[in-house]
Amino acid sequence: LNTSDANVDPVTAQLPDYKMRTPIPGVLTTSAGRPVDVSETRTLGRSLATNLFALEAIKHAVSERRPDRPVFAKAIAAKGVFEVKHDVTRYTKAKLFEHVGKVTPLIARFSTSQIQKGGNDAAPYTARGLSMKFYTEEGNFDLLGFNVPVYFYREPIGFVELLHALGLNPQTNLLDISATVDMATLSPVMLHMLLWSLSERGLPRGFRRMSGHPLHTYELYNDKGEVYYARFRFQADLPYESISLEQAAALNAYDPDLFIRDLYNSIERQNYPTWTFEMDVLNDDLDQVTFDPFDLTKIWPNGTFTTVQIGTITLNRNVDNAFAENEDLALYPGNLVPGINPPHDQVFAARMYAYFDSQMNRLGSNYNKIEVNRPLYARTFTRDGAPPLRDNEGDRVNYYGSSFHGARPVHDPDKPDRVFKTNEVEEADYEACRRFYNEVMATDAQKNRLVKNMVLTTLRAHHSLQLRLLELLSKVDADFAKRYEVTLDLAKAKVRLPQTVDDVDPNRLNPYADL
Ligand code: HEM
Repeated sequence: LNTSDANVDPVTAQLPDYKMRTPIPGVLTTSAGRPVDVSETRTLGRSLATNLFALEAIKHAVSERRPDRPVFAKAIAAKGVFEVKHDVTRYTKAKLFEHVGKVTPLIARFSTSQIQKGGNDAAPYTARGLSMKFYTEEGNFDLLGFNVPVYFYREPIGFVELLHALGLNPQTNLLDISATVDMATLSPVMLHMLLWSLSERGLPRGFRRMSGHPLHTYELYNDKGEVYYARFRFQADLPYESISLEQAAALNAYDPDLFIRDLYNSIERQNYPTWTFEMDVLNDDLDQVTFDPFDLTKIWPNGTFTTVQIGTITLNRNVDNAFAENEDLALYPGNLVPGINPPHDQVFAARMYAYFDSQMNRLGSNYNKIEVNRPLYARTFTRDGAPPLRDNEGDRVNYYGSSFHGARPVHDPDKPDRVFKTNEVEEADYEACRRFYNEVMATDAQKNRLVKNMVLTTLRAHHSLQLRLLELLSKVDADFAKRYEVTLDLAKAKVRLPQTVDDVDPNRLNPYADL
């Protein structure tokens, strides 16, 4: 830092620091490299038509946006390394885990789901993402994680319904709690994930304390062709801490970007955040388990798996350019490496398409040739199309199966080829919520906080929707339903949420103060 003022953080010092590191400014040029004359930097009284600097500047400025990701648009990316600390070669032959001490470079992206750019980092009940792209010698390995260990649904069409119900209302253009509660109460399978999100587990005290759960059950195999089923996890090494909705509201009011600022500043100050990369491995083979191990709306029952530590992830560098390394980053669940097969569930299958289309749409057909997405090695037959083309695979033959030394596939004799049928059980959805309420939210304080968050979140919803939620909760647990009902009645009696700015009492900003 080039300042001793305690309020100037690395975020605000970025430009002065750049100046210190770069004593001589470069020569300004057009995009084609011609030096720009100082007379071209202002246009009044001069012809605009022949001023390439001005034309280019304006033309470019209005074309500087790519479409946002449909979800998780607001984010920060940071770079780092993964180091293997434990021998896991008995589970997978992936070279990334080949030996203790092996180091693989990576990029991570921390994101907030329903929140658009400019929104609040500490927004309540939204999912948060923690995803990693490992640049391995066998290609990029991408794991996209949630901050909670369960997902909304097993049926992939649920994505579309959720995207709209949790997104902006078509007329008001605002997030709409009526649609959210409607959707949630019509789909009991979603309740489990919502309880996690509304509890203290849903709102972490910043990204550095947040863990990432890629959720799906991956099929691992070793160099003897033996198969294991595993769920990966990025477990934050800082102990988990949460913030309340009231604290979040206060933090958001003075800095909507506090989580992003926190991560950036910590890395600049060399206070590098770390995560333990670990996995839960299923103890029995699939024909012996009595539950659906691929169901990503549930956590696996205790005693059915063994937690295996793999290594440590350290984030030690901020990106140099947010557009090139965060906006242009394409994390794709299908990017797996030999030794790790795709999960056998329908949501994963849908994701294979969805991300592909989204990234084609956002970044163009050659998005894997953009620097941040480029694997260490690639030989493909996918040529031409929108830039970046790089060398467009040069003069190499451009079709598979040629006689001219075109790139050839490998044969992996260890790779299993299993086919599955998975069952769906509805009562299991309530059982999962029951366990969450009684075992994860073990203390009275945790239960009360969860219920209070649910009440505050659903307070604006129509009474019929609140009743539907109540009915759903009563199928989970009578005590849970009772607490919700009592707290909701209390809130209705005591809380008046402002409908216009005129309703806000400047001396009493927190409408929940009496609850
Ligand atoms: C049918 C199910 C799903 C669909 C259709 C879907 C679709 C998408 C799409 C289109 C994107 C934007 C991709 C891009 O443009 O780069 C995205 C991002 C993301 N999704 Fe999903 N998704 C699904 C399920 C999941 C699940 C189960 C998880 C958690 C394990 C998840 C976690 C994420 C995360 C963390 C991101 C942000 C990635 C980033 O930082 O760039 N999604 N999803």
